[in-house]
Amino acid sequence: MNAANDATEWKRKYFEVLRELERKERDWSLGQELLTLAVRRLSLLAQGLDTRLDPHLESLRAGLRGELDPPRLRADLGRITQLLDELRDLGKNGLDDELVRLLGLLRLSTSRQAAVDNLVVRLRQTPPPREALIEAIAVELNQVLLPPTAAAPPPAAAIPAAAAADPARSAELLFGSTLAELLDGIRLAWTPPLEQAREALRQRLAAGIEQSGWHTALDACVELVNRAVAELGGERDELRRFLEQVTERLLALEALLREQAAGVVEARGGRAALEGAVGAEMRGMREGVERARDLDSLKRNMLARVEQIDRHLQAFRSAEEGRLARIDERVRSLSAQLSSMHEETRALRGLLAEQDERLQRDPLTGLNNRFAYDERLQREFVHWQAHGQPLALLVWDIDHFKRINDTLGHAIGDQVLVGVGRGLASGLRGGDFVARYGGEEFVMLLPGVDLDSARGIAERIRAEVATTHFPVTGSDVAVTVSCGLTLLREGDTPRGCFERADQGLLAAKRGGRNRCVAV
Ligand SMILES: Nc1nc2c(ncn2[C@@H]2O[C@H](COP(=O)(O)OP(=O)(O)OP(=O)(O)O)[C@@H](O)[C@H]2O)c(=O)[nH]1
Repeated sequence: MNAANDATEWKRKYFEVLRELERKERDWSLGQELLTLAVRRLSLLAQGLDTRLDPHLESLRAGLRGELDPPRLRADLGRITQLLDELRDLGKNGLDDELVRLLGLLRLSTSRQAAVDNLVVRLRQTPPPREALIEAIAVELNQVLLPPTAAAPPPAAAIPAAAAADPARSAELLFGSTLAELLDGIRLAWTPPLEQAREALRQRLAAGIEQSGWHTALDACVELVNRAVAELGGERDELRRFLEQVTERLLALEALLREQAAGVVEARGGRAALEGAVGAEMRGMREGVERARDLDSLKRNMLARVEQIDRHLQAFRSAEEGRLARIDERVRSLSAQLSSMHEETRALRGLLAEQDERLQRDPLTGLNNRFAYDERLQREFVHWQAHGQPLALLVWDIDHFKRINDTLGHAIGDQVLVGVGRGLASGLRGGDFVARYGGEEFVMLLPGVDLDSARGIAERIRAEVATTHFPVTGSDVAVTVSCGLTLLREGDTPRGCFERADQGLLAAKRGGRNRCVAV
C-alpha cells in the first residue's frame, strides 16, 4: 500500500514537475519571442534614421526571425552602434516623429492594425507630450507583443548557466542584458549625470527585467537616449554661441589690426611677423576645433589662442606706438626744418627777383636794359619763327645829345635821357617793349605790327618827342630823336635784324635827323 501510495505520490509529483516544467518552458518561449520582437521593434525605431544604418537593422531583424546567431547579432549590433555614434545631430523632435512614423509602418493583425492606425492618426493631429507619446506606443507594443506565437528554440550560449533551470528568469535576464548591450553600444556624448543614469539603468537591466516591466524598461531606454540627444543639441547650441563669440572677437581684433596696419608702410616687417603669428594661432584654433572631443577643452583651447593673439597684437601695437612716436618726432623736426627752409627760399626768391629786376632794369631811366632787350628779342624771335607773326624792331637815338651834355652838363643830360625814355615808353601799348640800349640809344619791339603801322607809330612818337619840353633842373629842354625801323625777315638772325634797323637809324641821321627811316 505504502509502496503503491509512494508510487502514486511520485507519479503525481513527477507529473506536477513536468507540468511546471512545461509551463515554464512555455513562459520561456514566450519571453524569448517577446525579447526577439522587442529587439526588432527597437531596430524599427531606428529604421530610416540613416540609409547606412538601415541594411544593418534589416540584417538584425532577419537574424532574429530564424535561429538566433549570437556572433552575427553581435556584429550587427557593433556596426549599428558605430553608425549611431555618427548620428549625433539627430534632434529630439525628429526621434519623436520617427517613433510615430515607425508605429505607422507596423503591419499587424487586423484586430490591432485598426487600433494602431487610429493611434497614429491621433498622434499626427495633436502630438502629445513625449512621455504620453511613449506611453501610447508602449501600450500598443504590449498589445502586439503579448499574444504568443510559434516558439523558437533558445540559443544555448545566450542562457546564463545559473538561470538555465528557470526559463522565465532566463528570459528576464536575456531581455535585460540585450537592452543593456544596446544601451552600452550607443556612443553619444554622455554628460556625467547622464552617464550615471545610463550606468544605473544598465545595472537594472543586467539584473533582469520582469515581463510586466518590459515596456517601462523600453521607455527608460528611449527616454535616456532622447535626453542624451537633447543634451547633445543643447551642447551644440552652446558650442555654436561660443564659436560665434570667438568669431566676433576675432573680427574685432582683425578690424583693429587693419586699423593699426593702415598707412604704415614701414611696418611691413612687423606686420608680416604679426600676421604670421596670428595665422599660426588661427591654424591652431582650426586644429583645436577638429581635435576637440568636448566643449570644455574646445573652449579652453579657443580662449588660450585668442589670448595669445591678443598678446601678439599688444606687442605689435606697443612696437608700433614706439615706432610711430619716433616717426612723429622725425616728422615734427623735418617739418620745422622744411618751414624754415621754406622761409629762406621765399626770402631768396624775393632777393633773386629783386636782383633779376635790377639786372634787367636800367637804373637811370627805369626802362628795360640791354640785357632785358636781348632776352626779349630772343623770345620774340622764337615766337616769330613758330607763328610767323610780324615783329617790328625800332632803334632810336637822341639827336646831338653830345651838345646837351657839353652845354648843360652831364647831369642835365641824364635828366634829358630820363625824360626821353619816359616819352618813348608812353607812346607804346601793352605787349610792346622798350629798352635803353646804351648811352642815348633806345630800342623798341612791336609784336604783331607790320612795317606801315610801325612807321606810323614811330612817326607819332618822334613828333611827340619833338614837341615836348623835357623838364630839367631850373629849366626844360627840347630834343629830337631819329629812328631806324625794320621787320624780321626770312633768314634773319636777331642780330642781323638789329643791324638793319641800325642802318635805318644811320640813314635817318644822315637824312637830317628828327626822322624815321624804314628798311
Ligand atoms: N649825360 C649822359 N650822356 C651820355 C650817356 N651815355 C652816353 N652819353 C653821351 O652821349 C653822347 C653821344 O654823342 P655822339 O655819339 O657823338 O652822338 P650825338 O652827339 O648824339 O650826335 P648824333 O647821334 O650824331 O646826333 C656822348 O657825348 C656820350 O658821352 C649818359 O648816360 N648820360
